[in-house]
Amino acid sequence: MTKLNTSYKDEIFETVFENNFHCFVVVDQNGFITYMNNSYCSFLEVVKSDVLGKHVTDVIENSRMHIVAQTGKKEIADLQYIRGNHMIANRIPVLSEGKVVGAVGTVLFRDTKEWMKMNSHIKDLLLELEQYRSQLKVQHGTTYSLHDIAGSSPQMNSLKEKVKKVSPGDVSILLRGESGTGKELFAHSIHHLSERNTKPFIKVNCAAIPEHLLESELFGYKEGAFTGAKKEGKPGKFQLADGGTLFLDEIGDMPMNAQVKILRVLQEGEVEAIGAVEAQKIDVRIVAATNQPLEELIEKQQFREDLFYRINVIQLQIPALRERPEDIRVLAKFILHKVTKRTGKRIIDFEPNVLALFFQHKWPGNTRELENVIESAVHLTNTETIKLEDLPERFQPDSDLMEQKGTLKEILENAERNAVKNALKEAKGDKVKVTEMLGIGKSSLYDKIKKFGLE
Ligand SMILES: Nc1ncnc2c1ncn2[C@@H]1O[C@H](COP(=O)(O)OP(=O)(O)OP(=O)(O)O)[C@@H](O)[C@H]1O
Repeated sequence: MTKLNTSYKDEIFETVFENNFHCFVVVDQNGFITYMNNSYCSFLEVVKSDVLGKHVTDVIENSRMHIVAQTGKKEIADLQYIRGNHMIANRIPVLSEGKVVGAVGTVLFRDTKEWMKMNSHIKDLLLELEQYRSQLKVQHGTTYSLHDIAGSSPQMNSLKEKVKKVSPGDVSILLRGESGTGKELFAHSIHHLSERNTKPFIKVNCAAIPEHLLESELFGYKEGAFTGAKKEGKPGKFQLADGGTLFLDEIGDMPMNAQVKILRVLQEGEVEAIGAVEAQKIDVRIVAATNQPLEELIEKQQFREDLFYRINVIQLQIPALRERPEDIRVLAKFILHKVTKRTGKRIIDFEPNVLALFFQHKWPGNTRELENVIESAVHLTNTETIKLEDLPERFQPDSDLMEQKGTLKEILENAERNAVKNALKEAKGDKVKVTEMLGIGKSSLYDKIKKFGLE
């Protein structure tokens, strides 16, 4: 340890201990006061010579100094109620030759008014920051940045590191991962971290635009380009994203003829609106996302290989939730906090058996499914913790199953039948969803539906 090497030692200690802003107290290992500065004495309205040698609990209300002097465990920023005020107390053990010989205590704010002033100042600043953030989001079309992506599993950490590396610069990025893994969140974050973050972020959902509208949506049109067109014309998504990022979501679902046109724009760096006389120079960075096996689509000639190479310069794979169980607890709490903040309902935690069930579940719908489960539980619960019975039906233990009699084969078949039946009911007959929920293939699902006579 560095020793204080100066001839003004006493003056320095005097300045540190006797300043007007801090209250100091020192106790020995049995909790008897050996020092108290003037500031603390005048706050407590005691005379220094009277308190020296007294037990700290006889002088300071709710003191824990004697405990810290015993345990040797420091207590930082503890709220202590003294003389009608909430104070912020720090209690630090003093060690000599490895043994606890006493403790030093400080009180930072001598009354709540000072503290409230500071607190409200910080609150004001945070509010202002929040307003600037949301303004920025509205202006540039992105809602999320990397700090909105919860998860600290090794996979997520290394993914976030990669994102930080590749986001600056203009390289095209392909985000891959199952539905609900957070691809859009990553696309937003990439834009946020890029030099284009003051320019627009424009999303195109390639699966949602009808084929006959794709061209006008992507490239826009000039006035009077076709009947039914807006008089003043309309800019396309490429023009809107000029200087910024164009996020091509669900790119695997893009029709072939649109793929050709997009490729041309990317190669030539110019777009031609419908009815335009001249092409317009365009500078966009492409971030694309898909949960489709693009390589297989290329083999089946449903996706263009040249477009694949164009968008697949850097590929980021977002792992499914079941591959990173370490993230489930963090995500569940993060989502609970988000939902309660939005709904204003006070729910603090999950019962341990709920979290245990979350760990067992396969999460075919990934974080989106977890979000839905928590959102519905928040609405259903009327206590401060989420319990098993607040979860959707598919999470409920099957009490019938417990009481069933018969051979093992019969019991298992019955359980299988119920699982398929319940999933079909919950997915309102959407078989693709059911295959995701149950983690089985399409043909296996059809076999089971037939076998159990479920349709
Ligand atoms: N790591 C995460 N932290 C916090 N929220 C997350 C995370 N991952 C996903 N989410 C949330 O889950 C939902 C689904 O995420 P997102 O829409 O980005 O998934 P996606 O992979 O793009 O899905 P799809 O392929 O179906 O479009 C969103 O509401 C998002 O906020």
